[in-house]
Amino acid sequence: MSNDLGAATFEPLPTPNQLKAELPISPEASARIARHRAEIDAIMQEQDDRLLVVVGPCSVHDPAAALDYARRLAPIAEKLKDDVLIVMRVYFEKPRSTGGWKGLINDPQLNGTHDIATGLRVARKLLLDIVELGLPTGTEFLEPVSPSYISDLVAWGAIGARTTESQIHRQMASGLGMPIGFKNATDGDVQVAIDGVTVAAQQHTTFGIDDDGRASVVTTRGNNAGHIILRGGRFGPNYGTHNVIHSARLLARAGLSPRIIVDASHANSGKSHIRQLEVAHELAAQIADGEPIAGVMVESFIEPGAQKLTDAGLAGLVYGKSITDACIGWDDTAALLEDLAAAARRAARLEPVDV
Ligand SMILES: O=C[C@H](O)[C@H](O)COP(=O)(O)O
Ligand SMILES: C=C(OP(=O)(O)O)C(=O)O
Repeated sequence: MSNDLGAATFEPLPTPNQLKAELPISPEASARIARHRAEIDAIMQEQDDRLLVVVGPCSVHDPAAALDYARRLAPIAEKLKDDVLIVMRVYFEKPRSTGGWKGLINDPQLNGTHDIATGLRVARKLLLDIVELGLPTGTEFLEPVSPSYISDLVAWGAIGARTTESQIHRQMASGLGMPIGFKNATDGDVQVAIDGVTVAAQQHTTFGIDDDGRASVVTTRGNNAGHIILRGGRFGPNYGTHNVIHSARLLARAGLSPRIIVDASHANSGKSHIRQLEVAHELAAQIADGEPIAGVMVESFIEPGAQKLTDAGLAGLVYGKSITDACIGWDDTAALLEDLAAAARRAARLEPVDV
């Protein structure tokens, strides 16, 4: 953006190096994240027969509630670790269909003041706290500049349905160090997600910032740990057996691992948390039958459902309830994770399905 093209103000941010010096990652946490990234990739490549489960709030709006959620999730992740690898959704950047709150990094005070410097700081601190619990974190990467501030704390990343066809986001994925899931497009097109995986595996030379915040020419390494996420589309869900097998064949035809993540939320549940829970249990049955589903995504928080953000901000909100998409509540989440673990256990005894 330049000031002759409509940008009204420019306000310098701290550099990535400054924020990382203020909130450093320990060598132990860094090693744990590297291990989690490798485990996630092994699951997607069929070298580890556990199920990946990416579960957590649609968006973080209250870091205290997100940490409360993480503290509930961590012991379950430890208990079920032989069957499922649980990654907590820690989503700070929301792509909006027609406008609205764009997430904690963009507007941490939830009131349109857009204090992005504080948003980055709060996001990094929360990721550090969650990583200290031993939980792997997952997030959607949306703004091209923000990964420089937080990506070292993230074990798994997503490119969303609205940006899966964007060259900028594919290049971004090619320069990130963790496995990245590409969602199918909002119209249901799965091939664009597969193309995203292919493009992200290539090296790119593009624009970026270095860790001292300087505008730079960046050459990426290429990310070979890409996969797709089926999230349904404008014309309906795409989590059924037929869709899974068809998508697996498209992946195999592109020379990629046929293993898929399925999102029980979004257009696979019509954004209803009640339907989402049913879809997630249906997915457990499909997994137990040996379908090539390597991962499941679930939007879950402490309280079920969603609420509207008002001018009262955080003070006017019910604790632990989503302000973006409706989430399943904690008790249903705990029971669902047990069901998914049992399904993964059964699937591990089956021969892989030939797609
Ligand atoms: O996961 C979140 C939402 O589905 C996505 O950000 C779009 O939300 P919106 O359609 O409410 O803008
Ligand atoms: C925005 C999200 O999903 P999608 O890109 O599938 O709409 C999300 O998972 O938060």
